[in-house]
Amino acid sequence: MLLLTSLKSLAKPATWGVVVRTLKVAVVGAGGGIGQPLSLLLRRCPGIDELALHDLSEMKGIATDLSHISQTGKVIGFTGEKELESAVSGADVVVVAAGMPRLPGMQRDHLMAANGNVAVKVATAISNASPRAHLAFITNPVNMIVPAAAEVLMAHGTFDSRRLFGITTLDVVRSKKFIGDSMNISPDDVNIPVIGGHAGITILPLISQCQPIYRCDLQEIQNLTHRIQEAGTEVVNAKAGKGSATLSMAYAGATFVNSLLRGIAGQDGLIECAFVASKLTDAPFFASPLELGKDGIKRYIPLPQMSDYEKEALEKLLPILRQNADEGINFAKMILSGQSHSPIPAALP
Ligand SMILES: NC(=O)c1ccc[n+]([C@@H]2O[C@H](COP(=O)([O-])OP(=O)(O)OC[C@H]3O[C@@H](n4cnc5c(N)ncnc54)[C@H](O)[C@@H]3O)[C@@H](O)[C@H]2O)c1
Ligand SMILES: O=C(O)C[C@H](O)C(=O)O
Repeated sequence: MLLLTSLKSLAKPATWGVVVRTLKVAVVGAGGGIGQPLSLLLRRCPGIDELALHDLSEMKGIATDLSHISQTGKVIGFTGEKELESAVSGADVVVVAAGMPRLPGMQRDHLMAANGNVAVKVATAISNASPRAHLAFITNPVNMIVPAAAEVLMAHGTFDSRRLFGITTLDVVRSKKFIGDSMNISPDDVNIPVIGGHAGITILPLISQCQPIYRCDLQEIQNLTHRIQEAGTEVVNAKAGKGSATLSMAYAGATFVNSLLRGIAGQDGLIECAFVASKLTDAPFFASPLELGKDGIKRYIPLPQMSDYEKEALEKLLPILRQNADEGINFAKMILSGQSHSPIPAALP
């Protein structure tokens, strides 16, 4: 019953009510395909007193543009590695959309060599300038980036498992949309937990837990699960070499950050799925529904009773998540020990 009540508020779309505390949010990678629309949506988020926009590319123009929107709070641009610590300094939330997107034919794992350094640099900057910030990564591969960041935070003595997230909200957003359309109801009225990770078969929508109940046969469940797992690839292929999901990700990212901010501001009953350090399974990092509060994760919602199909799928994905975590941690250890990591081959896939 408690789980059902919790799931009802799962990944509801961002509703912009009153948040009392003033907060600083930093977006790293704010000049990119996700970063720009995400920053725009965050301008509608009440309670943000300061929006710090950081990118390797010049941010002055984008920051000035967004600062003219008739909302309270200031928008400040920060450019280049040297300004990263100033950008995140004193931030309540740092959301990271920096790094390369996939090209057709690539798996998300292929991005680690190119994007792993983003995890290391941001986690180092947070440790130095804003150790109490809530840190949320959009950057792929999420399944490796989050463990890598955790390792760096641990090395600096600043790791707090309640405050580190991989954003998997897009998997929930997609599940709500595909199921809503299939049931001929509003996607907003669909509530479904998506657990596991954020790549291929590690994405596991628990269709058996969908509210309202989704009645269909096993074949349909398999097809729908596969569509949700491969939705990112559907966008990558449709964009044909021009990147991956940006606008739907900005929507999902703003939804997650809005819930995080509401939790920090003291609102109760906020449930979002995210990829976090977890003891729910034997994978050290795992996505599941979480109750958010003043210090980030307030409560891990226990996994529900699953269908046989979902139990089998969970058993298959856990070894992948364990391996991904090891790879992320080893990447961070290598960088921390001063060894260089071989760069991504230019011609991937
Ligand atoms: N979690 C998810 O569900 C999800 C969904 C979509 C995309 N993504 C991932 O998000 C990332 C960004 O995608 P995009 O389409 O916005 O890419 P993009 O290339 O359009 O933008 C990336 C931005 O990051 C900046 N950047 C790169 N390295 C940086 C650094 N060290 N510091 C600051 N800024 C840096 C770039 O200058 C660029 O502006 C990719 O890794 C993509 O795979 C994740
Ligand atoms: O598919 C990608 O590479 C981007 C993102 O992870 C997504 O799910 O859309």
